[in-house]
Amino acid sequence: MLNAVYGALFEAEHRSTFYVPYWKFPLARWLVPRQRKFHKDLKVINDCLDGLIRNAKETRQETDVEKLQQRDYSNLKDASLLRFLVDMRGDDVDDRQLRDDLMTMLIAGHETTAAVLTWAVFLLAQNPSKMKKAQAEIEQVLGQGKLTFELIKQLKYIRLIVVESLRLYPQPPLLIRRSLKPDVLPGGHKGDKDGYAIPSGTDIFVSVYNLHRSPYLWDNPNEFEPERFLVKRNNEGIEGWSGFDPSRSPGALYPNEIISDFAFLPFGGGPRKCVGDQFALMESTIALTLLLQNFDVELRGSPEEVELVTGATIHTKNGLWCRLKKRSDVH
Ligand code: HEM
Repeated sequence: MLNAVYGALFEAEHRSTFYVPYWKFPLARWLVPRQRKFHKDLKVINDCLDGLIRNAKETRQETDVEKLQQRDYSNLKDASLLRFLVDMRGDDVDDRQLRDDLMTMLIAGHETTAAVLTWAVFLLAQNPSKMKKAQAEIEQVLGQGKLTFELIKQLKYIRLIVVESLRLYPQPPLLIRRSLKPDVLPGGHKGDKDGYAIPSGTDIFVSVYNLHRSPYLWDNPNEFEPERFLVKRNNEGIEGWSGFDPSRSPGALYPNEIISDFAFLPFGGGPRKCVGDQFALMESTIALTLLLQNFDVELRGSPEEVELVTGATIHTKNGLWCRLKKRSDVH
């Protein structure tokens, strides 16, 4: 299943960067090997999701949203999102719609978060002092206890590690837009004073990876420095950028595009911004906290051996092989 999801992601990237949409030709799905593989992958994903939907529908307990929100999810055998959707929507939603929603969650929500955690571990393993600092915070806030929302608010350093990992390895590394009408993009710093004319129908790739590592916007851009997000940074002659200022979004648990005036865009911005951003950040914070609470992590090889590949997200070529040591001093 996971291989099929990766296959679908690779195909999404291929289609967004290829010049001619040859896959639209009727015979392409049978004649072109990579299209044959894509349709095979899609079938694996669809079959799996259809099975889950069938199962959830057979055990449906239809109710209204209010009652669903009051359910005791900690004692529910199946507390999945699918269970929620099926019980809430009853018969008014067809299987295709449910499958599409699940596919969105799987592609948009699963691989992205998994990649963030992978790179957070990769970065921490190379910075043992920062791993120790994170573990000290966990011990102080949590000890051996369980995480609650109130405690997440106190895990300041862990939250910064998550966003710093997203800065260095944004998922996806590119945002894609297509202009619906002719427009002129601003020239920006050191760009053309007259801006850039964009004909209608142009595909535009915004390289979030480059933006997040731009020396104009970040000090030591390639270094892993979670603390950087605490420091205000003024616009030092960077035309059109009003700097980094945490006070712009008071109460935000995580730095965002408003605080950074769009220099930090891990979830996009504007009307098409990620709908799962807060959920994903919280989920990543919890997963990382539990890992560091229980284990010390070391890379098994050298960092250089961990090769990057992209397929909508940035992931490792052959996995991230680590040595985990149970933290017996804590437990
Ligand atoms: C760390 C994890 C995640 C990252 C880095 C991430 C990042 C993004 C980005 C960059 C976009 C595109 C924004 C654009 O094109 O401007 C996006 C869109 C989206 N994301 Fe996420 N995402 C994450 C987790 C999730 C989760 C957990 C969900 C669902 C629960 C989710 C659901 C969506 C959806 C539905 C869209 C499309 C929104 C639209 O086009 O209107 N994402 N995400």
